[in-house]
Amino acid sequence: MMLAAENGLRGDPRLKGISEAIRVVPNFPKPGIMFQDITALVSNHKVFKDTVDLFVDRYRDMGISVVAGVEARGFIFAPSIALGIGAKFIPLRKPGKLPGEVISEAYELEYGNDCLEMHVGAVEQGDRALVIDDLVATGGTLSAAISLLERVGAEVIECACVIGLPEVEGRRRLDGKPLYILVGPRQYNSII
Ligand SMILES: O=P(O)(O)OC[C@H]1O[C@H](OP(=O)(O)OP(=O)(O)O)[C@H](O)[C@@H]1O
Ligand SMILES: Nc1ncnc2[nH]cnc12
Repeated sequence: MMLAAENGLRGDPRLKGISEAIRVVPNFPKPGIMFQDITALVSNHKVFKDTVDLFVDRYRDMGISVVAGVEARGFIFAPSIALGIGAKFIPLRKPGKLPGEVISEAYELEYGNDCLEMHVGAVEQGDRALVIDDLVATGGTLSAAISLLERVGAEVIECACVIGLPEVEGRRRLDGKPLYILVGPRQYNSII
């Protein structure tokens, strides 16, 4: 896992602003989960723009042809990044949402099971892909996204998330694919 602060952005005040805009909600959606809520982050124009800019700056010269966003929270960031770097955006959706012919991959979550689908023909052999989501925990979701893209012959250049939880397993499940994250999880402080 590549942390932005350890890859050229050490001391960048934008990272501190992003981290501070994340709200921790304990026991959501299930007991024991410390939910990292990004709704306040995206309702702050400067922090939201900083987040998109950091990704656009990193990916603009990497020859990325497709930005794949993961439903639902990946959709908040991926289209702006795609527009910023001049790539196509494609949605990876939860089951039964896409109207055309799809391919599917099942995966496990921190709090349940799910499946991602992609339209056949949305991505072509030789496309250079960036996968975007808001957060990586176990890496199960990103692994499913990588599989979908590789099954149709795309090359996954990198996966990127705003927040990375320090689950060791995540790295293994991404099977060595580069993973870039802006910040670690916000710590919950019940006193403030
Ligand atoms: O690394 P993982 O263990 O796979 O977990 C990360 C995924 O979990 C969350 O989505 P969720 O499935 O809760 O769906 P949502 O975006 O529709 O809320 C998050 O937005 C990531 O997509
Ligand atoms: N702790 C967490 N906060 C927000 N989204 C998540 N997805 C999986 N784990 C999560």
